[in-house]
Amino acid sequence: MDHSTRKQKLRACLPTIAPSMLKCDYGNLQAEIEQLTRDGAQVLHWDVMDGHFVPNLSYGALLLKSLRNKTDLFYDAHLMISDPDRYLDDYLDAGCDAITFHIEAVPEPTALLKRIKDAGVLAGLSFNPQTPVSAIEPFFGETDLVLLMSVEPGFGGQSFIESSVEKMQQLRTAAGLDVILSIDGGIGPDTLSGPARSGADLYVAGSSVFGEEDYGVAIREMETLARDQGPTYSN
Ligand SMILES: O=C(CO)[C@H](O)[C@H](O)COP(=O)(O)O
Ligand SMILES: [Co+2]
Repeated sequence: MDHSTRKQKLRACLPTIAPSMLKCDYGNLQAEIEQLTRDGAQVLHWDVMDGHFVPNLSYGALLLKSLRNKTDLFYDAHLMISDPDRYLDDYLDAGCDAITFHIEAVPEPTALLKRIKDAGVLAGLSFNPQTPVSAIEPFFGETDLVLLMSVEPGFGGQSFIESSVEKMQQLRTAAGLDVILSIDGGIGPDTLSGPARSGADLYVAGSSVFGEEDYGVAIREMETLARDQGPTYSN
């Protein structure tokens, strides 16, 4: 799939809830993905942690690759690693549709964003709660998506940082409508409305999906809130 087809595919899903696979049952990964598919998820958010950029380890490209032929869902890789340039080829080879890395890890991201896009994959830039919007603003023209962290990266199940609502508003104003805006961390039915009203497009949700008995009910409830309170789309 080429870059513009991938972008169309993601845009057609918006607004969307992307389950964070950090919080799934690792002993039943294929079953979890099949369940999410039946429950209407369209994007899988893969949190890759190296125990260095963040104080936690999760999984890597081999695991993503081994599940790639089991699903057609959009693969959204969130690389919380110190040296994404070194490992990029592994994530391209794993079949990711979007690859997001952190500005704190790569302060000069232009070349890496280009490598990702040249491979036909969507290029994303993420930033931590303490990093201002101004730090990523120079790169909006080079990114397909921007991921705003609404918790400190590294762990699921943390509380949403309320100042992220105002930050999302600043981000939307600065980025315009061309960049897809994601929010990640502490998102659930009680916290989603603020970022929705500020202009978020894609909502990563770990605990608020996998902590519920029925993933589909959780996803649909949040998607309804996002559609009612967030941006309108022509799709
Ligand atoms: O990037 C992440 C953590 O660094 C996760 O995507 C995020 O925290 C999801 O989990 P939850 O919805 O439980 O906060
Ligand atoms: Co994430």
